[in-house]
Amino acid sequence: MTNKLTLALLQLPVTSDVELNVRRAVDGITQLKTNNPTLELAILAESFNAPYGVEHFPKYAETVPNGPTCQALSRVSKQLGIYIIGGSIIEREGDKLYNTCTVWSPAGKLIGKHRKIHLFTISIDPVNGGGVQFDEAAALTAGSEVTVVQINQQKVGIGICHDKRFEELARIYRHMGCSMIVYPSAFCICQGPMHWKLLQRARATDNQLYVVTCSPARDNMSGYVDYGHSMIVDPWARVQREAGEGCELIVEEIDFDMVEDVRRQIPIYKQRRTDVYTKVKTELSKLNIV
Ligand SMILES: NC(=O)CCC(=O)C(=O)O
Repeated sequence: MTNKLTLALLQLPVTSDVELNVRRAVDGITQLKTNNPTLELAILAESFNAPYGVEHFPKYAETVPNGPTCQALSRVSKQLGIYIIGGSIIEREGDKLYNTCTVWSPAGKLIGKHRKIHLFTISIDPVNGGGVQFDEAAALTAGSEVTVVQINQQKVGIGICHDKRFEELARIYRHMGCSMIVYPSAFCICQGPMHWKLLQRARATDNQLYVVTCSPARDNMSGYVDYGHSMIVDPWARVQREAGEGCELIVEEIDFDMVEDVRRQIPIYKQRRTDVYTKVKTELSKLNIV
């Protein structure tokens, strides 16, 4: 039984025309599958169907799974017989908005729905690389569930962009048996050079699994400039593939045997001193620190 998976990252431009963005994603996946018949999983970026910005969220919100973007992803996954991790869209449910990733099976069924747990609310001073203010929490409600989907034999954890800064979430996915975490992202150009690769390699080192991100292509004229650099980091925390800044379609085979190889050779999971951590956590919680 093969433990390999061929996956694609679609680092596409995003315009204010939702139909165009979704068509580009569908056409891109179709073209990649035609050229690479072994392709099993396609991954899109955070907010791949509409501009990313607090002021845009209410205008572009759709329902899940009956909205037009979800329906297009369902159709193409069924037509081509592949899994799709559908980046994210802004989801409307009642009077609430969420940043939501949908995952589709080769039969076109919704097999996972992840609402971004950690909303991107930051304020970086201009001295630190240009400065950036962003407040997702002003418009969106945070998700409260972790999401694990089954892709072939593998359990895959889902996070969205800022979620990758939180090592507790990645650790939970390892505890749940995941061999890969996928973070559709729209990382900011300001923090990109400092933290993008570092965070992915850190999550891969700590948890000894694949970490995969997919970003929109960079558009320097846009209100929010994406970093690009969609990436596959292997369980040794080596960068296996990295896109540049512009529009780029990556197809890569990954080998899940490497997960067990790393875990056997560097058995940190078994070496954890949970007795010590629990004792200290209990002491800290008495002081209201954790
Ligand atoms: N879309 C996001 O969540 C951006 C996260 C980001 O740039 C960060 O620094 O964190």
